[in-house]
Amino acid sequence: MDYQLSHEGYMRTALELARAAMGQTGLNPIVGCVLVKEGRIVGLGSHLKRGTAHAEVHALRMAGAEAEGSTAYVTLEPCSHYGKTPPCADQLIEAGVKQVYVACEDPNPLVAGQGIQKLRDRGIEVHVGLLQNEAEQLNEKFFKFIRTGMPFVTLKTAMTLDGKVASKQGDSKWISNEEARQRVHVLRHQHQGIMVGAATVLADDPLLTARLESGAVQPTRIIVDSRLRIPLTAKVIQDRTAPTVILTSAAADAAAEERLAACGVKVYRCGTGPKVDLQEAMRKLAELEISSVLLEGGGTLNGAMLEAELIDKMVIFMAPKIIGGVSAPSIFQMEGKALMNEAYTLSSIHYEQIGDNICIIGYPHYG
Ligand SMILES: Nc1c(/N=C/[C@@H](O)[C@H](O)[C@H](O)COP(=O)(O)O)[nH]c(=O)[nH]c1=O
Ligand SMILES: [Zn+2]
Repeated sequence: MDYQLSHEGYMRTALELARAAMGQTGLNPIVGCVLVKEGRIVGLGSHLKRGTAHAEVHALRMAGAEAEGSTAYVTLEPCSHYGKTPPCADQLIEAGVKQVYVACEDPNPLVAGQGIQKLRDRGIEVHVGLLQNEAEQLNEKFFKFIRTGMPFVTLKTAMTLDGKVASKQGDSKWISNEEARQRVHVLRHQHQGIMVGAATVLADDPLLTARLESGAVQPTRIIVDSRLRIPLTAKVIQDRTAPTVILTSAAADAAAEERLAACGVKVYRCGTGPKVDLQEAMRKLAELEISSVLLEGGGTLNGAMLEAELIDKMVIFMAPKIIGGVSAPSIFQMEGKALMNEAYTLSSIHYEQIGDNICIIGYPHYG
């Protein structure tokens, strides 16, 4: 299909530039920018890493003098405050940009609308809302984090048709197919943290790294372990490819904490125990500047996170297998509801077939 030479077409390119950097900007949003002058693209930019140039700056550098009189397409409102780099709004003004299309306003209440106002005060025509839904969806993690101060939690799980995440003997290799498992590594790259419960470490001894042939940004491994049960021989302790953090409770044994700390693992106590206080745990992760977490189970932690209403999004891979077993663990090992009309529901459901697996994506409702 021919390239769409239109305002929307250029904004789509900016969105794709932003999307390409998902997972490498840390706390920062992903942002794309396209500069166009008399029907010719003169500058392209994407924010690539926290603390480095913003998308608009990359595009302006590429455009040079051609930025004068150009139109800018930016997926997020240009910043107007001095962060680690000078404000983009000022740089767009200095470069003589004639008009700006902004897909969505900055969700940070402290700065929302200020960048747009600064541009308008200098006579620049600003259009807000072009492909707004796509732009907000793209930065759903950043938007949630900046509005609530809590990490965006995506639950990823693989289940058999009868809803099991392992056999009654605890075996789970494998449920989802190779292609679906590859997707999981992309999801890991796209989140700053990957979190599992101690039971998963004891059962699977997972590595919890993002492994893609073309390379990947490694998330911090987060183990929820109320009694510091995991052995020092666990891969997540011995492997140094990525940092490992353990969230435990005040009830945990101090000597066990010292042994783990001696292996370079950071241990944080969240709550007075016996269970880890998951609200406090998420606040601690936010303090550690982890703004998005991929929750990979097992069933007990998934259930506790759902009952604590801390899961923002679910990505469920369903395989055409039936394993049975009354004691085989399901995705959510929790007390559960008595009546079907009390069930948790998901909205904005969409699904994709991946070989013989189906990936269901949705957003749980609470309250
Ligand atoms: N059993 C399955 C999964 N299992 C998920 C977790 O239980 C595993 O311990 C974890 O993904 C292993 O991580 P690794 O060592 O870094 O490869 N997850 C999936 O998507 N499909 C499965 O069929
Ligand atoms: Zn900026």
